[in-house]
Amino acid sequence: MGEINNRERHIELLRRCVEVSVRAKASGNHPFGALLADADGNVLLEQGNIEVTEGVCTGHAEASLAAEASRRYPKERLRTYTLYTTAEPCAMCAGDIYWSGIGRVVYGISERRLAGLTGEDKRNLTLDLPCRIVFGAGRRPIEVLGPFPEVEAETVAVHAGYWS
Ligand SMILES: O=c1cc[nH]c(=O)[nH]1
Repeated sequence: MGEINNRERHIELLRRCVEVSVRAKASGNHPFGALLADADGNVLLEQGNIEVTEGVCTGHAEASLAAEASRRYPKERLRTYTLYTTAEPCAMCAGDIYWSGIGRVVYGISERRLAGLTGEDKRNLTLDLPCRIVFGAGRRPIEVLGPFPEVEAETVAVHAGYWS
């Protein structure tokens, strides 16, 4: 019981996010995946990017997950939950996570690393603003863990040949 602080479990859940990102890409969306876990590390929700199939510019995996989480759970509960994601949340998603009440974020690769993959591709003109800066401007703490070098290769592999 209690908040999981086990690096191996974080890595397992980040790998599961990679699987979600593979499915998002296969469904025609951008290759990003996220999930919500409770304080014991049980997976409650999974969410891939839905920008293309839903035709919504804000359909990032993390923003969509934060919205669904807030529909389902009260803020007091979300403070004990963790959002896992393949890539560090952008400034928009960090804002959504902040407002949702989610207490912790664990990510695989940094926004900077992602920017190196997406380059000038107009489908993902990355906002160069670390999520810790966004959260740091808020009025409640959000713990952030990442990047995780252990999952970098497999996270990046899903982006291979995708961005121009
Ligand atoms: O982290 C990110 C970046 C772009 N799109 C997503 O769905 N997630």
